[in-house]
Amino acid sequence: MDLSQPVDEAFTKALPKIELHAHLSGSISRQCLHELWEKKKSQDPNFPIEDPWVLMPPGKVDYTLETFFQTFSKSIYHLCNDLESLSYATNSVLSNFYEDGVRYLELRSIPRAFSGSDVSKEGYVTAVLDSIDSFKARTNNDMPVYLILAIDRKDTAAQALDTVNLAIKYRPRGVVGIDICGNPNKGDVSIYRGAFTKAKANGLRITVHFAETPFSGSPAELETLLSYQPDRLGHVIHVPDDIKQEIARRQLGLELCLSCNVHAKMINGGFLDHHFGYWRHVDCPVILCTDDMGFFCSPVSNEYLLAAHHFNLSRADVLALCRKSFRAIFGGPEEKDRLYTLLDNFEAGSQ
Ligand SMILES: CNc1ncnc2c1ncn2[C@@H]1O[C@H](COP(=O)(O)O)[C@@H](O)[C@H]1O
Repeated sequence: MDLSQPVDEAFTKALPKIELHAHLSGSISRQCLHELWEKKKSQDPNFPIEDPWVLMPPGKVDYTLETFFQTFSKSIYHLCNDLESLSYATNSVLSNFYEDGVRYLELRSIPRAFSGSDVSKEGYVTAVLDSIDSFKARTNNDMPVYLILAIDRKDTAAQALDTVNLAIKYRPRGVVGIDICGNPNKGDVSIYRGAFTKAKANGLRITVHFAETPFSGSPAELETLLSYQPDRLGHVIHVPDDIKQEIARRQLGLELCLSCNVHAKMINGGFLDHHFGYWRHVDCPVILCTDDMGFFCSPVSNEYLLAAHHFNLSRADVLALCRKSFRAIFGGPEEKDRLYTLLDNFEAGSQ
């Protein structure tokens, strides 16, 4: 590879990348969902859920936020509702990131009890951690994986506290942080102060979905979220100027999801209008992320390709972007050193 060549698919695929904003259930490929459906249908011909190909046909990426959230409740959560399908899906998601050249992953998920079974939220979390452990063992820990537990904006304050307690309990197994996600047109994040205070006090890191829609971009919500002392922010779309300045002052890590924001029409316009164009010039680590690869079908390598293509980035620009993104991981200094070495070696081999 030659650094003076334009950025192409081979380059972004081989680039040792990180992914910090991937929702487990939204990252399950359609093929994998279809396989889960076939299995359930063969076990029970009366299984009432339709083939996921219907709601998620090949090539469809234009989900509005409304159809996006409905797809979880109508389909995905019915297909991934027992421990066997959860571990099958988790393994498939991890393999897809690994094959795309991701070399450090923080996966996030809302702990979910399986209705009609005795699997609790804790059982869900330990099953995901077990799948991560077996994956890491199989791949010689070539892609370290950590878990972020997410509070759903539908949750009560008590449920959010339960999630934080689970995260604290499973920190020794690789839970590194807490997120708030879910439908950004609903909910009141100010009820989670106790949960976030406890998370911080117990050494968990914080990332929050931030200003995804005008509703969740109200000054009151943004000030509340910033008062929880987050380390990183996801999406960062509808942000007034004074808050942009505060984000820059704190040098917060920004998880930006180009394909998701463009395809789901969360921004006005196309890739060129994406706020990556603004934030890339600010001294905050920017991390290009997939959000929900099962919906938007763009692996991390393609997000780098899109950024390079639309914002005219050279290979050196992409390397610099990637290097700066490592500052924002929740893993410790040894993980950062490992990533810097991987990138140095990649760069040396590219010259
Ligand atoms: C547009 N981007 C987004 N904004 C807000 N929340 C999102 C999201 N993408 C995914 N989720 C949240 O993550 C859950 C799926 O993964 P888990 O079941 O947790 O693994 C969704 O139900 C939604 O609440």
